[in-house]
Amino acid sequence: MVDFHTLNPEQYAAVEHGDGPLLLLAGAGSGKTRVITYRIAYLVLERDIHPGHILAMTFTNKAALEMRERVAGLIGRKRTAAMTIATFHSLCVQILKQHIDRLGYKRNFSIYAAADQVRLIKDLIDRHVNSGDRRIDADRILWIISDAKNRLIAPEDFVPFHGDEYQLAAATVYPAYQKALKAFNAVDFDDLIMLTTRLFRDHPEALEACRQCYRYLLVDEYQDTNAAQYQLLRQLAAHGNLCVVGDDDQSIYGWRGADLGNILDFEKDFPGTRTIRLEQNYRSTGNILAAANAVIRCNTRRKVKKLWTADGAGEPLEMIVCRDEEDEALQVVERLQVEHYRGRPWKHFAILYRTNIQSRAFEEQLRYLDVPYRLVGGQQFYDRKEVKDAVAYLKVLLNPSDEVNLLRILNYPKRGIGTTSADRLIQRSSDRDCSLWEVLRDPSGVDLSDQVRASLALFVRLIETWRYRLRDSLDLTASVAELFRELDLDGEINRSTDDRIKAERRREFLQDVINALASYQQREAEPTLAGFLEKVSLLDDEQQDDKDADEEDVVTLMSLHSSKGLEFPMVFLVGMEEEYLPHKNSLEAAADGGEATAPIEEERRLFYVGITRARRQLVLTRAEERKKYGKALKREPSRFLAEIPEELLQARSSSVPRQTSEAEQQQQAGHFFSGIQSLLGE
Ligand SMILES: Nc1ncnc2c1ncn2[C@@H]1O[C@H](COP(=O)(O)OP(=O)(O)OP(=O)(O)O)[C@@H](O)[C@H]1O
Ligand SMILES: [Mg+2]
Repeated sequence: MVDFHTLNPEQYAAVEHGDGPLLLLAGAGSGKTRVITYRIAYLVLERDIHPGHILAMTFTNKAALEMRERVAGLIGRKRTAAMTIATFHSLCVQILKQHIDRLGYKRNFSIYAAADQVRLIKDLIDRHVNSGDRRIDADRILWIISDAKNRLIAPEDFVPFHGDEYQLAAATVYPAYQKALKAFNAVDFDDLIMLTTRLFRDHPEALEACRQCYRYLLVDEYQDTNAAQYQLLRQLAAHGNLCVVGDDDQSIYGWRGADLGNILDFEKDFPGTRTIRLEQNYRSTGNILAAANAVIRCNTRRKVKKLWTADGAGEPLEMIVCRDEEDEALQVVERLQVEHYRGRPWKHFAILYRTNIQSRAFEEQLRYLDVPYRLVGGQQFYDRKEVKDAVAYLKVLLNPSDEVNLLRILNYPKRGIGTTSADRLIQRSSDRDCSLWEVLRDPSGVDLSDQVRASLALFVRLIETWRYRLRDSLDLTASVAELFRELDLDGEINRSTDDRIKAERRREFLQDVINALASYQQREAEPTLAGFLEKVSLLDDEQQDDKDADEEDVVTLMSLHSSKGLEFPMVFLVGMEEEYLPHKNSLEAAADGGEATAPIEEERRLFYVGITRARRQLVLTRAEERKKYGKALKREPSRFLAEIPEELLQARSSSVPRQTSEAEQQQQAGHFFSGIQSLLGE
């Protein structure tokens, strides 16, 4: 039996709310995610809703997994297995897999992540835009296209701002890019959502089928939905059984098109909405909460919320001013070691930073002092060259129209098909308006040497044979391992470098692809190559290891953005300096005018998210200077530090081994520290 009495009255009201739109608007740590899991249990246990009719949406794959675990804990695995608990992207993959043929794609479509997209866009820029010395940056074009898609602006509707060179280039590249994707039977991340909304708009029968299936919608982290996701929800939830939970103060994806308006206007867009607020925080101590409240109060565009805790004040927040990045890393790692030797597990600690590059010094220090840690994000496993090469084979085997990946493997491992030959083959495919794969199968009429022609024939035979073998394979892992052996990918890696150690590491990465496939195969009831690739693609900017992170006793390192929704007993917020937090880009955007304070307010929300991840202890650090291109540059303290009431802050606890530099550091800390020192009585 699930004990619904552990919920407070407001939480319970949300859980037992009948049909119709429900908005749960509440601050950090007030139990929003908990309400979602309990509401799911309630729907199934008390209202006899079939689990198959429930759709819960989360922001990351990790959050989806965690939610599934929590729900399973309440109502059992079997019932949980029947529901859809997914991210927007993975939900859309599921929907498109059934219906994408209505949009003129085939069901074995490829999903292009950032690396594939950039490759394609670079190529299109070269073909259509660049001339002479003109060099247009592919990442920026991609960003503009992505932004348009998030706003559901189709290529034909894209209107460039006057004069801007990048806007004009995007106006040329966007339609070409979309056409190429379709020709390759590929979709990018933003397409997943945009195409699904288009499917629903143009094919009411597909929409109706989905509405029949998903009758109860629950959305976590609703404040971060963008226009496209919002449209999708409106289409799916016409029945009104939509429960969204969010916190406008934690909206941190404005740069990806998330629209705070979605939460602020929900009541208008869904008439009859019942709004419930939660005000009790169950996560943090009084001091941490007071700091969070004080900081977020400085934002103007927000719904005012009260947030209180029944918990005591707890320990004061700590502030450590460090010399430079190395010193900062040392102070943090020593600080958490002290706590660890007092008997706390490593997994109690998280180090949070604004940008991923900040992780390097901490990683080095943790490794040096033998502290186990896990880095979330950062250098992506699936972004490594050898991994991408291997995965490209699998993608082509599934979908030979996937031109980007086909070109990637055409001469990998080297088989004598150089760029000139490749260019001629591509030219032919555009002249004849057919896919590159068709040209490879029948290259007659293309100017190629006999040798190239022979090698091409072998390549085509290899792909065709293996397509067939993988389709019928009963043991995917073994088959793929054999494929890699036949291709001699190990040998190719060895030939690519003289450095034995490097080669060995690269071979290990390759082996890890097989390992990942093996664990996928083990987990899945009906493993398929398509299923595996889908998982790989959707992991994009998240953590990829399949180990359950909570099981491992390690320190977590992650960006503030990735920390959303999580909690840790002790949190280190590092790099509390201008240009990190608020980030340089936001400072520049604010200086550019427009809504001048908006970018700064988003940075402040990010700070608020960081503070509210901490349950019992919060340590803030900043460095007096940092090296840039080998030169030490002075750093200014973050403007947000001054927003925390002084009485909540304290220098680091005296139990930490004292460094000779400490007195010096405190002196350097200047005016910000002067008030605090007297408080410390040191
Ligand atoms: N009624 C309650 N009784 C005891 N503990 C609770 C209660 N409600 C929530 N909690 C606990 O408080 C913590 C925060 O809950 P939860 O993660 O659901 O908050 P949230 O509002 O989703 O936070 P965030 O805004 O950071 O996503 C969790 O550890 C949860 O188990
Ligand atoms: Mg939550």
